[in-house]
Amino acid sequence: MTAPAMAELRVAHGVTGILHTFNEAGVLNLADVHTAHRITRLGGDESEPVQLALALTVRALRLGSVCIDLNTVGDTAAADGEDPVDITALPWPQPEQWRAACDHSPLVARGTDAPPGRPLRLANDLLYLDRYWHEEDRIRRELRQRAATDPPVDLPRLRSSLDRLFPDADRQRHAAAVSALRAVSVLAGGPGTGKTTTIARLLAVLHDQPGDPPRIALAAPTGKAAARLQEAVQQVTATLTDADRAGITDLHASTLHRLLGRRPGTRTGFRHDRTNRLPYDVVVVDETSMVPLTLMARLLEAVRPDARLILVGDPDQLASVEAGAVLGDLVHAHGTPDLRLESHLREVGAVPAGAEPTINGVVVLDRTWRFGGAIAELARHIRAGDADQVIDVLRRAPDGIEFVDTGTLADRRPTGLDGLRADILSTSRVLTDAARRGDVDAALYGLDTHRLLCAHRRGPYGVSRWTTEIETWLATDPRPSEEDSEWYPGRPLIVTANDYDLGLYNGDTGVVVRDGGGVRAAFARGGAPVLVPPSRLSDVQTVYAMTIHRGQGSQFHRVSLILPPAESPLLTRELLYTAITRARSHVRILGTEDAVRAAVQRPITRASGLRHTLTTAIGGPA
Ligand SMILES: Nc1ncnc2c1ncn2[C@@H]1O[C@H](COP(=O)(O)OP(=O)(O)OP(=O)(O)O)[C@@H](O)[C@H]1O
Repeated sequence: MTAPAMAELRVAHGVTGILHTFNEAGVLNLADVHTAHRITRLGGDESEPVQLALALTVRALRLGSVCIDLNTVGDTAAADGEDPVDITALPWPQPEQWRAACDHSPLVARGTDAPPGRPLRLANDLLYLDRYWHEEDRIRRELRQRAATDPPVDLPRLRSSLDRLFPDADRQRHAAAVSALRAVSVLAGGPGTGKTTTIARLLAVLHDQPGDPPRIALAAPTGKAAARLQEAVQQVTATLTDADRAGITDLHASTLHRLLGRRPGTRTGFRHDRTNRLPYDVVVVDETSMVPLTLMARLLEAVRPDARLILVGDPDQLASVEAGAVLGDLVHAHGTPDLRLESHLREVGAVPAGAEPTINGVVVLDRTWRFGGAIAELARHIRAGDADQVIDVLRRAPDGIEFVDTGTLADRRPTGLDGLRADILSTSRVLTDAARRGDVDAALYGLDTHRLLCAHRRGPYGVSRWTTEIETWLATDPRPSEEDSEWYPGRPLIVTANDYDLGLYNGDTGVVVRDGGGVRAAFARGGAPVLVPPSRLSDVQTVYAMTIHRGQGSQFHRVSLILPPAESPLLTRELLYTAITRARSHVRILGTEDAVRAAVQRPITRASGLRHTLTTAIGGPA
């Protein structure tokens, strides 16, 4: 299709006025425009400011925000698709008049106490689709209730198990104690800061409390992340004494959807809800940054009010694809110290020297134990938004970091790709050799040797172009080729849609391996890998390159990263941070200094009311 024809498709027919203007400029898409057009017509208020407010609220959800702030949306609306859009020339309503128009509209419920029934709600100066305001409110109420009741704890026993399992009075001990003492706690930290180690030992601590052994659930938003969590927890528990290990050896992790029991057609879409709570006493959720608002609401409803919920994750990573950034909101919310908690922490010797009081049950681990120092250093400078320091590290190129200043990768024959090509070819050889031998473990290990990550899906910097490029490299690799079939041993796969029957989830990766006379597709799981006949796989693609979003929840030994130009709206601090922290030992950035600087200097702001209203919800008794 030609470019003008594509553009035609993006413009809604029969829609005029301000919606048309914003649609034509590329700020609103067809769905935003049609939804706003239809609802305002049905609701009896087709005034342009209200139409635009509704369309932008729908758009905000599509881009990850839960609501919009009419005062700032004109400045923050730019970050959208892969192409830059100049929004400054658009006819933005004047904020006060805009707000007044919304305030008087029959489509808008005003304030937090107005009954439901209108499509929009203006609460605390933020405009929501009413349904999302209720989701946010449910989270607030659940957190408030849980903050009001502490789980029963035998403090002397807690102290002695902390002494044994966390002998140093450091952050990890502090985090474990907070999670033991509160119904909801947050364990935040970057990769390799010891979150899983802390969780595994904490489970032994909880197991050591008097009474029946706790029923424990481990979960994560994706299958891959759940598999990693299970494996990591099992590795740590294997290092504990027999007594501490007893009762926590056979833990399995599942996806959050599986934990809640997917049940389409019911009110919440899940088997477990307010009326049928999960049976667990302790629920640990890893990679919480990827949990969207609606799923968090479902989780909080389903966890028993007297259970412990421990949310683990890295708030500096990209947030969920769907709307909401609950982990970030929790970590950054203000609050007042909980004096009872502080006194209990002192009693069990879990206040690190110089530590600030705990706010909202959040503990941030900041010491990196695993990484080669250079990746951790780079991640720290990105997080701090210090572009000069980031460039300095890239130019120094310490062990583990490589920066290929590519000029433009849009060229038909870009230079500087030798290292990338060598990594691709050697990974493919390792994978193919293992797969041909039928060595599933080695093939799955090889799958994570190297991955190319892109910010874009399409275009010169996108996954599709680079996949084609890589296929050309592999086709000319002198390695003797074997089967030409679609399911050749060594073919790396990514699942592109959930398959609940097979237990495979969107984003899971696997590899085709020889199995007797035929082949199977192998996917890593915490315990034994899942082996599936290829004929049963309907939604898979070959994966040499993937978007950074898809790489979330995974780590690779080596990562190469294709950066788009500085003007790309997708290029953000969280994107760069997430990409480089996918690497365990080596990261190669292909792009320009301008692109790196642009990313570091552009943090994502997701509009949400939680951050500012959690304070009163979960600050605990002061
Ligand atoms: N207190 C500690 N003392 C020594 N080594 C530690 C300590 N805590 C963690 N480690 C080591 O650091 C490494 C990373 O720990 P862990 O896997 O728990 O981190 P993580 O934050 O869960 O990482 P990721 O987010 O990447 O899964 C592991 O090899 C672990 O053994």
